[in-house]
Amino acid sequence: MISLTAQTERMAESLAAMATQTGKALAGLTVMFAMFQNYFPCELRVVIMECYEKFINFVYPYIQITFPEFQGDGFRRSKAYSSIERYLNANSTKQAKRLQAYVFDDCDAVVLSVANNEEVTDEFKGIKLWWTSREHSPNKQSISFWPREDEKKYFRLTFYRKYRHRITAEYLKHVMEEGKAITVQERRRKLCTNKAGGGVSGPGFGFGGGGIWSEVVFEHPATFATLAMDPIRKEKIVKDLIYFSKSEDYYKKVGKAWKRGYLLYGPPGTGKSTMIAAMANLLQYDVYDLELTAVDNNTELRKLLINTTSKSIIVIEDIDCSIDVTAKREDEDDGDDNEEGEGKNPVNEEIKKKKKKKRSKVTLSGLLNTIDGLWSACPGERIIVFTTNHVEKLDKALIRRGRMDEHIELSYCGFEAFMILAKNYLEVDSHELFAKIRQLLHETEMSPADVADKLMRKSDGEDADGNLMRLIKALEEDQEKNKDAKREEKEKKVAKGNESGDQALKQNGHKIKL
Ligand SMILES: Nc1ncnc2c1ncn2[C@@H]1O[C@H](COP(=O)(O)OP(=O)(O)OP(=O)(O)O)[C@@H](O)[C@H]1O
Ligand SMILES: [Mg+2]
Repeated sequence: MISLTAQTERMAESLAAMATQTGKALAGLTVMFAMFQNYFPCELRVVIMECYEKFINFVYPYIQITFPEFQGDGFRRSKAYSSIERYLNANSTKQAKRLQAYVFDDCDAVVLSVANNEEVTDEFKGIKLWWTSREHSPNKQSISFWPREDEKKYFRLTFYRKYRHRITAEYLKHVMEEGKAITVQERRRKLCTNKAGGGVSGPGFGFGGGGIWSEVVFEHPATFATLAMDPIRKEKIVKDLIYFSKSEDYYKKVGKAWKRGYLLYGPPGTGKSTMIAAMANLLQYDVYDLELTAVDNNTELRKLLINTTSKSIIVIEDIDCSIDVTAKREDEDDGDDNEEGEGKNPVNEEIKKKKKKKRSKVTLSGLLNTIDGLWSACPGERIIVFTTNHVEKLDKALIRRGRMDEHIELSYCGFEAFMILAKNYLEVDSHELFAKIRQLLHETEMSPADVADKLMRKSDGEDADGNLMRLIKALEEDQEKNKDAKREEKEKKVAKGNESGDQALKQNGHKIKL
């Protein structure tokens, strides 16, 4: 990195001016050559061309590319400029001596950027490059909402001419991608919900209000590192998610919409919602929490889904409770139609209405059509997640592969999952009580939520031993309860057996006395 003082800055300016003059002269020469080249024989033309190239490279061996802040129309900020800005801020501010600080619209933190006219160097696969941020300020004073025509900010990239192809084909792509990735990482993510009745604009929180979605900032601390489950399964899920997020080209190649469906199922408190938050944090996606019971009809569902943004997870929690997932699809196609008509029994209609009130008016076919239909044509990547406590209740069509690509079971706490919770909550990797806990977890069914509750420190003075003992006590109590329940069940079975035996004896006219 070269930091310029005021004096060297002036020198650089004059050099730049000279370079511009030289550049103009060379451009003139090029035009002249182009005009007269047809007058030379072919062989001579080749020789002249080679000499000309050598001369140009000798006089001015660089290429400069400028990236203006605003696009052609002057109103829209250039995406390339924004990406370069973020890329340089992340990679070059440590080297620069003159910085400027500001806050982006979509993130809270103070961001440092390289000051105007400060030159920083970058290296790409052994090639050295120079970036400068420049601003051309107008002399006249006037007030305008838009950047004035003579008020221009731009980045200038300088590199050796011989690397032209590699820089334009590879380096610039790399800068754009990195800049985009940094933008995604730094922005505040949002959690959107659809309110009852829909159509109500939310507070926006700086995201511009989604119209039919209401938004808040998404801040959930869950990560895959803190999620308690079998590490091998966890790693597979993480790999799968990362692969999906990078597979735009692959999805295009196979002609499939860039969407992926996950079905998370298991008993309450086993980490389904926590996993969704971990997914969102891993991929830096927004979360759309879709409350189906608040959606009036299939048309509104379509509208809601089309209004989701790229890089988002659409979540439908407790799918079995929010839609009639067991009903025959042919019977329910009238979901958003007017149901009133002549010749219908008013009592039955009333019962039907009451039933419908509890569940969404969205039909299963409506949901399936939306997932497969128009919505899948929306650009960008999206993940859709269903959760349920009763996977056996779901219609096969809803969860078939292709719609729900991955079925993930989250179950009661095993020892591997417990180890993660112990590390999270108590910061212990091993303990003499672990052997006992392993055995008890094997014999009982306790959700990670309950285990976490026992391990949670309730006051400052608590040590790991106390928490582990509390867990052991709870597991033993559960074990006893299970034993009692099993005993009762056995007794009931025996009683039933005796009863049927008595009846059989009665029928046969015998009675046995002990
Ligand atoms: N696998 C897990 N790893 C870490 N923490 C967990 C896990 N499962 C549950 N918890 C803890 O228990 C709480 C409840 O879990 P969560 O809401 O994810 O369960 P759920 O499976 O979505 O339950 P429900 O079916 O009732 O919606 C979480 O806030 C978290 O602290
Ligand atoms: Mg949940």
